[in-house]
Amino acid sequence: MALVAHSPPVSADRSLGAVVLAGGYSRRFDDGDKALAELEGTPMIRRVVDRIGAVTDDVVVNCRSDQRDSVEGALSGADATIRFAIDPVPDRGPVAGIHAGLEECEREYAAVVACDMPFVDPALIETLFDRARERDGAVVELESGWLQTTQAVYRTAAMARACAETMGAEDNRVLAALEKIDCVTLYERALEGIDQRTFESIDTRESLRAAEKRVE
Ligand SMILES: Nc1nc2c(ncn2[C@@H]2O[C@H](COP(=O)(O)OP(=O)(O)OP(=O)(O)O)[C@@H](O)[C@H]2O)c(=O)[nH]1
Repeated sequence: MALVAHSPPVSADRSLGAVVLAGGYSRRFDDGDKALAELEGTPMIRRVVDRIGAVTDDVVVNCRSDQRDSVEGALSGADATIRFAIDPVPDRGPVAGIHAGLEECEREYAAVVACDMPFVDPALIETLFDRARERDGAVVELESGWLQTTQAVYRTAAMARACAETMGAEDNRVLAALEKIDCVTLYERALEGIDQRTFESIDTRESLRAAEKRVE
């Protein structure tokens, strides 16, 4: 059965918050923090926060302490209320970032989105949220077979607990945390009405240049 995404109204449901992940070192991005890299004049993290702002007014940004001032500057004037979750220990991987962000999130569910996905479609977040209700989360399996764990919706407490357990384990991938929760899988090929670019992640200067050609 095809999933039809509806045009999202500003969410009146106060059980959804968001965590935007920005604590990585952007090692593939040559020189500079990709969160702050401008796509047609707007920092990527600002694009993510503004898009997420269509479905929640409560956004937690996870980053390292040395990023805080610059990220805060990039987000100044955003409509959503922004709170920061600073990594207690940097460079412990995305699971640690998700954990820090979820610990700061005050809503029952959280959309977790990487800062390098400037085309994230709020309609997809609404669809994921609908499907995550009564479960611990909803993720999309991409056509490549990869589970897209950093554009997903999780039940905040359950995923925070799973991340805490995973951080200390030998297998500390986000996928390992996912195995510890009751998560529903949606299939990319069955999504309808979603911006095709939603899962595009801009990891390199080259992909940033390519994306610039596609910004409306
Ligand atoms: N807090 C935290 N977040 C991380 C860490 N590593 C990656 N992330 C975040 O997880 C998301 C996906 O990671 P990547 O796309 O690999 O980002 P990255 O690690 O900055 O980039 P590369 O160094 O080029 O791999 C991004 O939003 C990152 O900010 C980490 O060690 N700590």
